[in-house]
Amino acid sequence: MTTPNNTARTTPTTTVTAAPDSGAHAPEGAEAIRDARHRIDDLDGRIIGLVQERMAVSAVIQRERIASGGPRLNLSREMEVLAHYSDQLGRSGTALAMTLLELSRGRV
Ligand SMILES: O=C(O)C(=O)C[C@]1(C(=O)O)C=C[C@@H](O)C=C1
Repeated sequence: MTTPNNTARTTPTTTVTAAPDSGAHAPEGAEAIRDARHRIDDLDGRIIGLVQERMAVSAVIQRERIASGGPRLNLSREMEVLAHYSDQLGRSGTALAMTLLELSRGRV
């Protein structure tokens, strides 16, 4: 039987998952990297929560516009959102905003 990557087989029924390799060559470096990765995991969880909140707020706007007889999308507003992100984060910010818009209103 083969052992999956990053796991250590102890008994035939128990598999222990090892911590992901930090890539550091000294224990202090490994500890600093582990701590920083915890912070990143926490930030990523909060970012995901904010993205989900954004999607829900966007859905409210789109529903209201449709209910009042308007179109679901508003391209001039999308241009404002794209400019906001590109002003703050550059070209990759534009890509991030496009992904957020796609998550919020689907593909166009
Ligand atoms: O601001 C709006 O009018 C929205 O509908 C929200 C939103 C967005 O997710 O930012 C979504 C769809 C529109 O095309 C424009 C922007």
